Amino acid sequence: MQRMAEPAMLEIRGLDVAYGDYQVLWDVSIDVAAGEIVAILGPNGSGKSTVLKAIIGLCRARSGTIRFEGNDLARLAVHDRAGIGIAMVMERRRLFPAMTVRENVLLGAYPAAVRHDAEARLGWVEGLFPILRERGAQPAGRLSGGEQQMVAIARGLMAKPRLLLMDEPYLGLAPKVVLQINDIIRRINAEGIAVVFNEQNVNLSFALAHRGYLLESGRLMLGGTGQEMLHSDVVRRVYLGE
Ligand SMILES: Nc1ncnc2c1ncn2[C@@H]1O[C@H](COP(=O)(O)OP(=O)(O)OP(=O)(O)O)[C@@H](O)[C@H]1O
Repeated sequence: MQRMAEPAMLEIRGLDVAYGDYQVLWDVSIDVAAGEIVAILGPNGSGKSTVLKAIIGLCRARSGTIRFEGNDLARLAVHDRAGIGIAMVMERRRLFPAMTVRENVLLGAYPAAVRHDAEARLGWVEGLFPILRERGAQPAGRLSGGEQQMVAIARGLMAKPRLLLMDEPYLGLAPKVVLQINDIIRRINAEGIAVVFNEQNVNLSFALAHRGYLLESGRLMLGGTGQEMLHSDVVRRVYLGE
């Protein structure tokens, strides 16, 4: 499962992020190659979500650079980042519960670059997630947590991303549903889409990810493959206090 021989699609270098005076990321550097699945690991509050938010532009870098396919993202607003091939599935899905499943999914086709073929794109995501066709006319709020996660992923895919960011995709899901979501993410990845996701649980992460990075208190402690991370003393110390 080892990857990352080719040049990085996403290249984060020396990233510092602060909320006001409170700095939460310190000198973080991460690479993601095209077509990779990468996990960002770490305990509560270690800064995992902040890394994803910085990539999509929901929080600003105090210093450091984020490049996507060679473009410096600091120059681009959030809505323009979707247009260049990055989409994010937010933590807790963030669907509009009173709107139908179909309406929620179509909202993902807002970037100008993809708006014109939203219907064709919808056909493609419905092929990946049959539930969108079966339950398309129902209010999204009536679906189970796992089904809502599928709708949220489908909405992200409407923007034709080459990089999909997923903030805690397993949050609140039963083990069986986790397996279903993993299967879907593998299928998405098989279409050539790189995926970066956050998760606290190391074993769960490497059931899916090719590589991972470990954050502790906003600093990058380690990067490596599942085998390297699962056998690492650093991981054991951070998680188990050994
Ligand atoms: N909008 C904000 N304003 C101020 N502080 C924030 C904000 N968002 C996050 N933080 C703080 O930044 C730190 C990192 O948060 P972040 O959500 O990135 O961590 P995380 O590793 O994703 O945590 P979790 O697993 O609990 O979601 C935490 O101490 C958090 O309280």
